[in-house]
Amino acid sequence: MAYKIYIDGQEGTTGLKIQERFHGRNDVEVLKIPEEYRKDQDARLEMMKLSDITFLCLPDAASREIAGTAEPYIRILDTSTAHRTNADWVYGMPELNPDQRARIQSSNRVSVPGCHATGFIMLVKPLISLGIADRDYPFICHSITGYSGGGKNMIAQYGAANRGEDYNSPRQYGLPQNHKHLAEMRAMTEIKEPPVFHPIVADYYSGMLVTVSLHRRLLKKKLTSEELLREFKDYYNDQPVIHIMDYDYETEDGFLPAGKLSDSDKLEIYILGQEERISLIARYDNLGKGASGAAVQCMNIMLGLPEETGLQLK
Ligand SMILES: NC(=O)C1=CN([C@@H]2O[C@H](COP(=O)(O)OP(=O)(O)OC[C@H]3O[C@@H](n4cnc5c(N)ncnc54)[C@H](OP(=O)(O)O)[C@@H]3O)[C@@H](O)[C@H]2O)C=CC1
Ligand SMILES: CC(=O)N[C@@H](CCC(=O)OP(=O)(O)O)C(=O)O
Repeated sequence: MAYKIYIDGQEGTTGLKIQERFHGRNDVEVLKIPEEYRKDQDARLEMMKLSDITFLCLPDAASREIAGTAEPYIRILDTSTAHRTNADWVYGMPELNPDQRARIQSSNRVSVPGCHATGFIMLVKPLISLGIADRDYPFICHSITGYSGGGKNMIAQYGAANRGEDYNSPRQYGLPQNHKHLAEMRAMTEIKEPPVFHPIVADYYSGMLVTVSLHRRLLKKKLTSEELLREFKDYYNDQPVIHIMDYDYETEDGFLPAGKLSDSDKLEIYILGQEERISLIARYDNLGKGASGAAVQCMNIMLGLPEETGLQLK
């Protein structure tokens, strides 16, 4: 018998990408709400009751509203920012801690990590857990993303025939240091202060590069980039979605394109730089490990299935 899945926000960017990952799977049946009831609270709650898992692919306020009304037995995976640092919800990053998979599997309320936050946490958590950096290390992070990260509205803005010139070049935002992912970045890594964070959106559809800058002399354990690479390989050794990469400057031509993993669900980590100044870099798809791929990975765990089922990991 197939698991019944309801996607609230099924016509949105993240909702559609979740459905794509179910193509060819006969263990999953997607429940469809009639178009005219797509925003009807009672009809949506009925669909949630019929489901084994409900995905919320909604703006934050709509997620809060429906999750606040749903009965506790309904199993919810929320892709929005609304519940990520809420103690009643489990953070949907299986790689976060040794017991995180078990917590995800047994919970009825799982919050999928933010796209920028995913890369930052994947890069910084090992530094803190392994005692390589102190919790008060002054982290700086910049993150470049494709415009699908901004959902339907931003996709329409970038696709508009009469769009302004500003859209032609990368645009930095979050300038007052108030980005909505800062809270989860701090909470999940247990660092004292959130990073100075520079998100940048650019004129390509999807894919991300998240970079954390390190000064070796400020680390507690003064490891070189080669030593850090070995530590990261050990740390993420058993993780099917995380790949710690060797980088060849000659074959790669010295570049790291942000869109290379578009349509993939894996996350690559690079550790580059020189003796003193080191870059930790995560590359993935904002719609893959940054949203829909991560959501499906969590769903698999909640249902007791192999976590990579239906994911694109090549
Ligand atoms: N895009 C990305 O890369 C990522 C997105 N997220 C998060 O995932 C969530 C969904 O984002 P995304 O898919 O990009 O957004 P979209 O704007 O593409 O889609 C949101 C969907 O929700 C629907 N919706 C809005 N309000 C309601 C409501 N009250 N009741 C029912 N449906 C409603 C919209 O309907 P309509 O079609 O009528 O507008 C739309 O289909 C957001 O919280 C976002 O921040 C997280 C990580 C990455
Ligand atoms: C390009 C762009 O605008 N991206 C969004 C991130 C989308 C996302 O991850 O939002 P959630 O917190 O809901 O997961 C932003 O930075 O606000």
